[in-house]
Amino acid sequence: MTEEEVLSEFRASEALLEGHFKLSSGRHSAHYLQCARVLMDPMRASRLAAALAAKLPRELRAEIDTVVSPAMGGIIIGHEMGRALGKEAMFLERPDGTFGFRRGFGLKPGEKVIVVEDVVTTGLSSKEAMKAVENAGGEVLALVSIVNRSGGDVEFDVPYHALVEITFPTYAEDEIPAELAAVPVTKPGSRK
Ligand SMILES: O=P(O)(O)OC[C@H]1O[C@H](OP(=O)(O)OP(=O)(O)O)[C@H](O)[C@@H]1O
Ligand SMILES: O=C(O)c1cc(=O)[nH]c(=O)[nH]1
Ligand SMILES: [Mg+2]
Repeated sequence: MTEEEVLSEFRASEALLEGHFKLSSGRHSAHYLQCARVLMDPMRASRLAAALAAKLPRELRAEIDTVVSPAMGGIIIGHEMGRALGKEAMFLERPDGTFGFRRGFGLKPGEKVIVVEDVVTTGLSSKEAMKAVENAGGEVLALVSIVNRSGGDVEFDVPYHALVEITFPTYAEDEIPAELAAVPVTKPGSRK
């Protein structure tokens, strides 16, 4: 799938939003990629996951035991990646603010995991999820996401693969442009 084909999936599902958004990191943006809308069509979700799985190096695919994704945004794409890779998929939750396994999910010591996200902006959530996998005894082989909107500003300790790179400006609380500040803000994600 080319980047243009991925973007047309976002346009077709009205997932490229414009307005004033407070992101998970606390930064602000005039653009938001609402992956939940892209993934609401199961066939589209499975197409995107198959394309993402096909982008992973063969050696990496051969090593993966399990797919782990951080709730909420990672759950559907994580499940679809599990289907595409023929592996089980689990998710991490943070009802108390810190990611961990619940619902009987857990890892065997040294279990080899790929962490699957919907979007990476600052990489904070992905790093927290990878830490949770390590705390549970797993080994993180790679991070994978549908969208990389980090603009290349983030570094991870493991290889990172994204289906598409889309860079939109983000602003700290004290640097929001006046035109953006004038638009009522919404916070679409679930981080408290
Ligand atoms: O790279 P980052 O700066 O961490 O931003 C990306 C994260 O933000 C969103 O999650 P969010 O915390 O909004 O919660 P959700 O997944 O429950 O929607 C998205 O699903 C990623 O997890
Ligand atoms: O950084 C985020 O919180 C974020 C950005 C984005 O475009 N989409 C999303 O789901 N989360
Ligand atoms: Mg998330």
